[in-house]
Amino acid sequence: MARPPRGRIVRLSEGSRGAGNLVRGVSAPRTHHSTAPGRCSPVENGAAQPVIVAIDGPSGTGKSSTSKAVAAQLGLSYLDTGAQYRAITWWMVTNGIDIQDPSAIAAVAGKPEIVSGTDPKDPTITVDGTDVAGPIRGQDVTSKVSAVSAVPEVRSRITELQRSIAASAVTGIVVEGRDIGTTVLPDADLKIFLTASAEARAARRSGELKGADLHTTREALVQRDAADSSRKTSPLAKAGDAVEVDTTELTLTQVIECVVTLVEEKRAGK
Ligand SMILES: Nc1ncnc2c1ncn2[C@@H]1O[C@H](COP(=O)(O)OP(=O)(O)O)[C@@H](O)[C@H]1O
Ligand SMILES: Nc1ccn([C@H]2C[C@H](O)[C@@H](COP(=O)(O)OP(=O)(O)O)O2)c(=O)n1
Repeated sequence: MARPPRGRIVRLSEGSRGAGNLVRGVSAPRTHHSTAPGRCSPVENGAAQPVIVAIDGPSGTGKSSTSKAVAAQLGLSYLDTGAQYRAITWWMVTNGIDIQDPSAIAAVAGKPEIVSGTDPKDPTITVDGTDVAGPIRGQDVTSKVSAVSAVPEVRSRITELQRSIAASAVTGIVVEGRDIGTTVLPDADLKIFLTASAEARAARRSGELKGADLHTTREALVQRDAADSSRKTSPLAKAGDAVEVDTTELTLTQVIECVVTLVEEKRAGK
């Protein structure tokens, strides 16, 4: 695996710091209590150490795009935990398991072997050796994944897998999902919680789905958020020490720059 680059490290200027940890749609990171936009300035480069970054948030906030780009830029591994929940859901559907029956799901949760490739430039996902990267994005899996991922036996199995992948990442890893900062990796070096308006998220998703109806897409997103946020075990939630970044009015490039800056600031402080 490539070592993290030892190039320029930037940190937020003092003017951008504050007690809060919310970044809104501005061209550079700033905090809740700060009125002036933050500036990035060079600091001394320290020895690169493994860094664990947790990126959580609802669907369409930019977790996957941001995480992949940040990991690629910094020479880190990348893990899409949503793909793992989608993969186990695909296996349940393919094997005729009743999705409405949590005990039926729990009984077979240990059966599929899920393998995630963590190269941010070519992330992969297989179930029992079958490449499922395509099928897991289909409407059928998308509509069932919240029910499957709410089952505690599914979560404990996948959480264990995620922790072992993170522990074996030599240079560090960006892990994205819903409960990474709260449950999977509570000691992560940096926790980011991405948000965006439901309208912006639906517009992004329907763009991806080649003109899918905006209203229907928005309703489906809101419904999935509600299911993911209200489940008993490890719901979608912002960790108390996470930096919240509202991406509604940020370009993807701005979000990536913001997160890279925050990671490098952490690294420089190590
Ligand atoms: N800040 C942004 N502005 C505009 N489009 C974005 C932004 N962030 C992500 N996107 C686009 O929105 C879609 C969903 O992004 P994705 O990273 O898959 O979100 P998530 O992983 O949170 O569901 C993708 O097509 C992506 O290119
Ligand atoms: N850490 C995680 C990641 C995803 N999930 C569940 C809940 C989500 O609705 C599904 C799918 O996640 P995914 O990140 O692929 O969804 P989007 O790409 O954001 O639409 O998986 C979870 O419960 N915990």
